[in-house]
Amino acid sequence: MRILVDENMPYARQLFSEFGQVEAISGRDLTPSKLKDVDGLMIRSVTKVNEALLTEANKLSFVGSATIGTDHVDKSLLMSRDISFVNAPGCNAHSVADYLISALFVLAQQHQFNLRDKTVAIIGVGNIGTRVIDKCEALGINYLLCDPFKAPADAFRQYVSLEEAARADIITFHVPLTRDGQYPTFHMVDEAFLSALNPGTVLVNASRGEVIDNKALYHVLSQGKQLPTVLDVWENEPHVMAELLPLVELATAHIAGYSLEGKARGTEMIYQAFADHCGRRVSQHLEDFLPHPEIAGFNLGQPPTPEIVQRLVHAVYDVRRDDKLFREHALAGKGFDWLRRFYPERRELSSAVITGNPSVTSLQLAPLYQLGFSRPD
Ligand SMILES: NC(=O)c1ccc[n+]([C@@H]2O[C@H](COP(=O)([O-])OP(=O)(O)OC[C@H]3O[C@@H](n4cnc5c(N)ncnc54)[C@H](O)[C@@H]3O)[C@@H](O)[C@H]2O)c1
Ligand SMILES: O=C(O)[C@H](O)[C@H](O)COP(=O)(O)O
Repeated sequence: MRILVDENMPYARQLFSEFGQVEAISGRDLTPSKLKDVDGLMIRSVTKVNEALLTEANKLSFVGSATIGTDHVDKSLLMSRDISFVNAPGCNAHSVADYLISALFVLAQQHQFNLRDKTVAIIGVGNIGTRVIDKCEALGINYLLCDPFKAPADAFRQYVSLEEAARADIITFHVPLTRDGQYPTFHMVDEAFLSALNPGTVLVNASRGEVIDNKALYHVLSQGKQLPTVLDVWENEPHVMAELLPLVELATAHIAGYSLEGKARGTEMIYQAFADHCGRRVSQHLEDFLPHPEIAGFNLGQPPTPEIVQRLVHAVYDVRRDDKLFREHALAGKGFDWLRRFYPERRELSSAVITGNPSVTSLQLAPLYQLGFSRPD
């Protein structure tokens, strides 16, 4: 059996070798001829799976994408050709929610506001949005939910319209990229949306670049409207709109989901699906591969104050590291893709175990666990 795996997929060679011959490829540069006589193709979001790519795919029976998003894959085409498709729902949801919290702490510091006085509108309440809810609750931040697909069937939560959500202090997008239907997300943030926002509204996009019309954003920001903006995703990646970069407060190379756990979980999920597809039992597990984190945990000598919580989060992941690298490298040559290919190891909050000395009660530590840190065994 011949299997192609994206070179940016941790542990893929070890896992997929048990099924046959594995070749690592650059997902962005995959050409149709590479797919001749290939049985399984394991990709990430940079590989567009369409008619053109599959012209020489004479044996392909399985495509696995180690990602949450699936907008890069023509699923009906795969179905029509009897090629199984599997992605990795939720694999890096914790990572994206960690990214958001790390970014909000930075903005709160820069703009001298208290997150507890702010309301966050969560647009898209799926795997990531739900984890963002947990983190907001852990930090005592108010939130509004906007998800027209979830709202009708969810008796436990209240939802607002996008117009109401737009009046929140902070708006964070966790939607898939869609172009059809009643609530498409392509350019859901356009010039009209941006113009209607209160000055000072914080915008965060860690979903897909095309959710925000980047030209409209540039236009509104360059006219001087204050909208502190965090962009992890960009229209036309890897080609970032250069003029927009200086106007954005935090800028990163589509790495919100790039914790080692998030990427490796994606690989493991499609490995398991491929084993199923082949009628085999899995013999390897992610926990056998993940290294011990550099920061294994913290022992608190006092109850966690907001400042301590922020320091703990930034000790595990500080988005300013990635923002700095982005500004130095993203616009040059293959900079955007290299920042992703050679992404420095980053762990999820869950990799750090929090304990306290006897003066710290478990009740005082509970919000840290809800935020994503781990409890001792
Ligand atoms: N930046 C990154 O590294 C990164 C990592 C993972 C995922 N993502 C992106 O984030 C998206 C969301 O991930 P998820 O795991 O939460 O997906 P999910 O499918 O679990 O949830 C998405 C939610 O968005 C809702 N939604 C769809 N259209 C909407 C609209 N017009 N308005 C409001 N809500 C809408 C859906 O009903 C669903 O509940 C993915 O599709 C992917 O594109 C980005
Ligand atoms: O949808 C996702 O899971 C992420 O956006 C995706 O994983 C980003 O990383 P890439 O697949 O582009 O390497």
